[in-house]
Amino acid sequence: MTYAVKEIFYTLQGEGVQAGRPAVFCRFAGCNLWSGREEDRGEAVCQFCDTDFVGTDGTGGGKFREAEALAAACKAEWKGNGGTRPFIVLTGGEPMLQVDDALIDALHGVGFEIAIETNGTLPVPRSIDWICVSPKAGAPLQQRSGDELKLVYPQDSLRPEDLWDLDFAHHLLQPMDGPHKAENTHAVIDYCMAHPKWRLSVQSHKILGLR
Ligand SMILES: C[S@@+](CC[C@H](N)C(=O)[O-])C[C@H]1O[C@@H](n2cnc3c(N)ncnc32)[C@H](O)[C@@H]1O
Ligand SMILES: Nc1nc2[nH]cc(C(=O)O)c2c(=O)[nH]1
Ligand code: SF4
Ligand SMILES: [Mg+2]
Repeated sequence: MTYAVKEIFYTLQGEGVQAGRPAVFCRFAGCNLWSGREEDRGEAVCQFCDTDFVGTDGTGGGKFREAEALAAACKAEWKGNGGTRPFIVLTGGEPMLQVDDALIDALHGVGFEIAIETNGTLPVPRSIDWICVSPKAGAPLQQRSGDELKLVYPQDSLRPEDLWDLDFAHHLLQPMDGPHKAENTHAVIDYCMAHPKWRLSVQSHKILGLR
């Protein structure tokens, strides 16, 4: 298996229940819900993506032929000096197009606690320590359990009420970034206050100027 990685970087997790936690991010290239090309956005299943995941040209990006080589490159980005377990977030693009048991074992082997950000269209091995699923309208949901359900809001034809039967420990609504971010944020605040099973997820890295 060759892994195509857009970028690897060290920052704080900006979103969700683990917001504020130092983490290495490994962003895989490619997604099954959008090509990543602007000219295709209007035809894509997922049209609101805020991320460049095309190619392997970002900082620390590249093609890695061995799981151990990718795990070592990720570990080299961890700047914490003891006291807690190194933490990595696998994202993309859609990481489950590429993450396999060999990579999970290699990342555990260099000491990482592993989190994933996934659109939930592919099953996620439970050997991953923290599973965050962010479902997309029009994309059949396979991964229906995990640690964190993070719905970007609002999405036509995918309401929070439609997700009540899923098995997640935490339920978050994340305002859709784009031209209507301010009104989407107010809509999330109103929804959470009326339905307190749900919590607001702010994309804090964007406010703080972090990656
Ligand atoms: C870029 S995606 C990569 C992981 C995976 N493909 C997914 O969609 O979960 C990382 C996170 O950013 C969220 N996201 C993407 N575009 C967004 C936007 N315009 N506003 C708010 N969140 C967004 C996704 O829903 C997901 O939770
Ligand atoms: N700081 C920071 N936190 C994040 N949480 C999820 C992200 C993602 O793009 O998957 C992300 C990201 O790109 N940066
Ligand atoms: S599924 Fe995730 S990576 Fe793919 S286009 Fe949507 S938000 Fe972006
Ligand atoms: Mg992001």
